[in-house]
Amino acid sequence: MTTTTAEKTGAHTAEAADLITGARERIDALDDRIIGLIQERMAVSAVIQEARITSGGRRVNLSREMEILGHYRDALGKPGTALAMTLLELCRGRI
Ligand SMILES: O=C(O)C(=O)C[C@]1(C(=O)O)C=C[C@@H](O)C=C1
Repeated sequence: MTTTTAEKTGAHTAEAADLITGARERIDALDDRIIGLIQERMAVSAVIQEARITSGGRRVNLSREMEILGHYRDALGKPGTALAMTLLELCRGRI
């Protein structure tokens, strides 16, 4: 059975289906870039954590995490805080 473009997009006109298909391609490309940036952030964060642990310190630096949470909250509101918490978990693991 074949799925029509209209069914895939939920649009009720061909024009809307075309617009949605094009915009979804842009979203997929943006998501690929976001994932790449997150992976880059994880690598940089790992360098910092290793340096701190090797020097005798702890993996986690809570005052810095508060700064980051505030940065995301100021830019994106409450969901920004949740996003920053997820990013921090990806970068330093669960605490
Ligand atoms: O900035 C640091 O000191 C880091 O270790 C990086 C980072 C982060 O990923 O942003 C990770 C763990 C720390 O608890 C705080 C922040």
